[in-house]
Amino acid sequence: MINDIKEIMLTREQLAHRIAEMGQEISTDYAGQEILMIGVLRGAVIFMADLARAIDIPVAIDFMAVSSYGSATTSSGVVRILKDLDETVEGRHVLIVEDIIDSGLTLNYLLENIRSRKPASVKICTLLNKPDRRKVPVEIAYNGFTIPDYFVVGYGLDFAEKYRNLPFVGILKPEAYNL
Ligand SMILES: O=P(O)(O)OC[C@H]1O[C@H](OP(=O)(O)OP(=O)(O)O)[C@H](O)[C@@H]1O
Ligand code: HPA
Ligand SMILES: [Mg+2]
Repeated sequence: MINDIKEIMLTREQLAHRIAEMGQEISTDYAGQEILMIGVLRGAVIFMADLARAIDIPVAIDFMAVSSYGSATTSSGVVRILKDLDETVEGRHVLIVEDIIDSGLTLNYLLENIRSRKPASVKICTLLNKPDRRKVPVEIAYNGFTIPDYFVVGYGLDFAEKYRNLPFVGILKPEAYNL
């Protein structure tokens, strides 16, 4: 698995250090309040698990799964909900947690969807931000790392469902795509 990686972009230590900072920042910003963290399945799971433990105010966690139709043929940003929330959003402080924001289409849809449920507030937290590929603007409140336009895997991010369990973020070797 590690032989398929060309270069490590973010080490385990860099990730841990930045996530600790993000957790502190979030804890300070929401001091005295309670957050509902909403993770976007499946990529955000690993980041969310570590981020939640870096936050020292009360958090509830829930998940949504969406399927994006944002391919080359349809760049309309049509997204379908595969798994909806179990928690109610109304009146709560929502933090949407993503592993990566690329075109922004997934988040753009999710944000509208969550806003329609009348939260007290809603903000976006992402581990990685790839602004070069943005199709719709997304306002990010907490951004772990801004990265150049490479396809990355690890720490939740997959290629064809592989590599999510790597403890770092790395760039795949070109030959690893031809499996
Ligand atoms: O900004 P966008 O262009 O919408 O891309 C980002 C989304 O794409 C990836 O998820 P994917 O749909 O591959 O599902 P996964 O999380 O299960 O890997 C990633 O986890 C984000 O949710
Ligand atoms: O760079 C990426 N890697 C894995 N999944 C992704 N989804 C959007 N961008 C990426
Ligand atoms: Mg993915």
